[in-house]
Amino acid sequence: MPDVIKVLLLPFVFLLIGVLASAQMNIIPPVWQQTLPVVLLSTFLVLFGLAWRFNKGRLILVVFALCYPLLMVKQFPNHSISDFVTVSLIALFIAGLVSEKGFANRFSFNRLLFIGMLVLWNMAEIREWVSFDKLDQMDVPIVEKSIRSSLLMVIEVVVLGVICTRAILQNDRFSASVLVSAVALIVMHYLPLDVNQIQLILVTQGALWCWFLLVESHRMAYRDELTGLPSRRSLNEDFMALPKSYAIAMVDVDHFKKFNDTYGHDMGDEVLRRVSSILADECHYGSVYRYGGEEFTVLYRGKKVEKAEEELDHIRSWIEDEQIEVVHRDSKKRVSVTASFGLALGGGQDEGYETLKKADESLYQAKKKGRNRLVVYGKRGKSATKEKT
Ligand SMILES: Nc1nc2c(ncn2[C@@H]2O[C@H](COP(=O)(O)OP(=O)(O)OP(=O)(O)O)[C@@H](O)[C@H]2O)c(=O)[nH]1
Repeated sequence: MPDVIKVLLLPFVFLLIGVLASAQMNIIPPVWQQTLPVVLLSTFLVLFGLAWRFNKGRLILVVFALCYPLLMVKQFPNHSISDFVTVSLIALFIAGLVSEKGFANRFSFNRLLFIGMLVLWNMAEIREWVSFDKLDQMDVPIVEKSIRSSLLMVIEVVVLGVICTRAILQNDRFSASVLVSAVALIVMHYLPLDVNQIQLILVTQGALWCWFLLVESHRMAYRDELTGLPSRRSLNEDFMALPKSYAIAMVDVDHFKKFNDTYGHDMGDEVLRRVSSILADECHYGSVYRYGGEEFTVLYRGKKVEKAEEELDHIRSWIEDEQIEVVHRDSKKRVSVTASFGLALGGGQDEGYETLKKADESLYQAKKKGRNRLVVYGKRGKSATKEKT
């Protein structure tokens, strides 16, 4: 399944549940319907609390965007939700475009200030301090809507188009969830929904964003930021449930300090990304983790252990053949790096950490013997035995 579908699927499921449930509002018992405001308030309080705890300032804009139309409709019952949706869409638009800068700081303050100005403008319209009667009376010929309605439609199309393009290009959960929330607002705008139905859709939107934060925090805890690989914490947890037979490989980029010193830390980071993507793409039998620094770990479980040696040596030659373009003393050139591998078989009385230590010893042997090679540690404490170049 393409990645973009993967990140969009679940947010759209949340939306679908919200819309379908609100369409079936009549079969929801009235007692349950009466609890909707409390459920909605609790969902958004939890969301706000999580956003604060995880330092996600963009979520303030999202919370505002989702709550604003409902709060205003309750405040001004003579107005329809469409009078308030534009402000929400612009808030979501900003949330989708700006980068994350944290929760309580001048960036959040500036963004909220801008939204505050939009709200003031919206209020000025609602209270008729400013009047657009002329724009309301003049029709745009083809669409047969007033200039003002047509302008609102243009804003919606632009906002949705930009957010949608960004969700596809960025391919991340945040953009996908912003897109789905924007669609939810447009659904609220065009469908004749009562307050209860709107509340139900908003509850599912609040749940969507809580889910987003939980998945994000899990990713932050268990994924390495630079390479996207599972982190050492993930490896430690996998050590808790090792099968009877397993193997662990330690992989270390050779002379990496020298590479960093010669071509710079950014190029060093690029090397780590390349090596990790080769490991992730070419390792079909094992699970790859970033252990830390320029070290990676591969864990083979069960029968897959038999494939470890052959596969690791294949990966070693892939890394060796990979060409990386670097800029050095104002000229571009292509360079390559190598990596050393230490492999140890686990099982029996050994804990994962003991096997890892053996793999590390083999790695040390591989370094000592000239690097760019795989050394396999014999089972049950034999010294390093097998070497491949
Ligand atoms: N660019 C970059 N460098 C890192 C990162 N993590 C660790 N390093 C660097 O990796 C280097 C590791 O150096 P050493 O442990 O001396 O190993 P080495 O130079 O690869 O030498 P051998 O392992 O003996 O081949 C250090 O200079 C660290 O600063 C990172 O995330 N990015």
